[in-house]
Order: sequence, then structure tokens, then C-alpha cells
Amino acid sequence: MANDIVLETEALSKHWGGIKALNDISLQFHDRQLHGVVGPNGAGKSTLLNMLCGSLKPTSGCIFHKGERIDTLKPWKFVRRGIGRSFQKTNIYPEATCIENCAISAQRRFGGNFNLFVSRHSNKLVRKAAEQALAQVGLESRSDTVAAEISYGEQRQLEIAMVLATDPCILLLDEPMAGMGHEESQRIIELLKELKQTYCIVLVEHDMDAIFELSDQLTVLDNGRHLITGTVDEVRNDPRVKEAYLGAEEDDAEEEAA
Ligand SMILES: Nc1ncnc2c1ncn2[C@@H]1O[C@H](COP(=O)(O)OP(=O)(O)OP(=O)(O)O)[C@@H](O)[C@H]1O
Repeated sequence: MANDIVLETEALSKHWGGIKALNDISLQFHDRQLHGVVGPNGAGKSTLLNMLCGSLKPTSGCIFHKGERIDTLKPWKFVRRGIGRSFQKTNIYPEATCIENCAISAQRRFGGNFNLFVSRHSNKLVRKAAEQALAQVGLESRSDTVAAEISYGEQRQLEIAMVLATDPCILLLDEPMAGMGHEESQRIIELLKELKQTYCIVLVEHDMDAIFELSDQLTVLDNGRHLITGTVDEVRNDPRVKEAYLGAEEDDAEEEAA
């Protein structure tokens, strides 16, 4: 195993009854690279992320983190190992300030809960981690603003900060640009370009321009199957990919016409 592979799946499958949400997927994710995952609706992208962060157990197959098998571990152990995940829908506490949102996440790194018995030292560490995470995404000026009051784009940035506050080495990001305008997406693209110099990032995203711009490796899933993994150019020119997407577009057009 090349030593820059930080996360690996081997013949990973998730079946629900007769539904093969993901079937026999073997992938390697490298340190300091952004690995895009795309595919038509229902391809299995979120299912893959859910298994990579431990919240869903595979039906069969294995997941390795730095060569050690982890798919049998509890989800909190994935967090402790530095595997952090953001969600498709904004997952923040709207009534809490930005710094409090990050502190709640950072707390997971230090293993405690907010309570009267947390030491002053660990409170300081939590506060520092939260401040650092906010600064990483460029939201330090929003530190004391209630999360509900910042813009939608900033809320998505905050969600990335909340993952960063858990001190990850791997970021699993589920559609961080969903619902954003061009300018806001551009801000996230620049942020991810910077973050991928430090972290392994697995990015599920429907915005193809963003995925093409950001991905070092790109995987296409279709109907639970692995279609191809390669560079952006390799993937773009692959006839199977065009077919998977054109097929999907034709179906959409037929539905709209009906
Ligand atoms: N809890 C579940 N029970 C049964 N089937 C499920 C469950 N979760 C997902 N599926 C099915 O698994 C398949 C893959 O779903 P998944 O959400 O991973 O796709 P996706 O590529 O993320 O789709 P989208 O782009 O629409 O978010 C779909 O057919 C979906 O209906």
C-alpha cells in the first residue's frame, strides 16, 4: 500500500433488501488530494460517505485507515481517528454563535461534554481549536454572531469550520456548494483549494464545474456501481461516463415532457 493512501475501501457494499445502494467498491484516497465523487441521483454517493465516516455499517467489504481496518469500529472512533464529515443539509445550531458551534464540535476532539466539571485547561483548548477553525474558513469576524444571522453561504463555511474543529486529517464533504450562488460557490472553491494542501478531502458535489476544477482524482458511481476513477481528463473523455449522464439527462427530459 503506497504510504500516502490514508483511506481505502475494499469491495465495499451496502444492500437494503434488494436495493444495491453500493456494490463492490474499491477506492483509494490519498493524503493532500481532493478526490471528487460524482454520479446521477441515487448513485450511492451519500451511502459511500456514510460508510466512510462510520455512521453506516457495510453489508460486506472493508474500510482501512492508514492500513488498519476500521469498518467495525464505533462512529466516535472514526472522529478520534481524524475522519470528519459534513452533511448535505446544514447541520449547525442556529441559536448558538459561530464560535459556540465550533466549540461544540471541538469538544468531540477532547472527548468531554459541556458541563461544570470540564477543566479550565480543556476549555482553553476547545476555545483555541474553535477559533482556529473559524479563521481557517475566514469567518473570524463572525465569531460572536448567532449562526442563524449569517448568510446561507457563510453557514456552509461554518459547517466546514465545525468539521475542522474536530482536528481531522480527512474531510468528507457532502455537497458543500448545494444551493449557492456563483460568488458563494467560488468562495468555497478557493477554500477547498487551500484545504486540500493539508487534508485528504473526499468531495461529493453536483456542481460539475467545481468538481472538475478541484479534483485530483475523480470517481464516477452509477446505480451503486463503480464506473471509473481517474484524472479529470480521463473521466471527462470516458464514453461510459457520457452515457451515464446523458442517459440521466434524457430521462429527466422525458419526465419534464410528460
Ligand atoms: N436507508 C435506506 N433504506 C433503503 N434504501 C436506501 C436508504 N438510503 C439510501 N437508499 C437507496 O440507496 C440508493 C443510493 O442512495 P444515495 O443517497 O447513496 O445516493 P446519492 O448518489 O447520494 O443520491 P443523491 O445525489 O440524490 O443524493 C438509492 O436507491 C436510495 O434510494
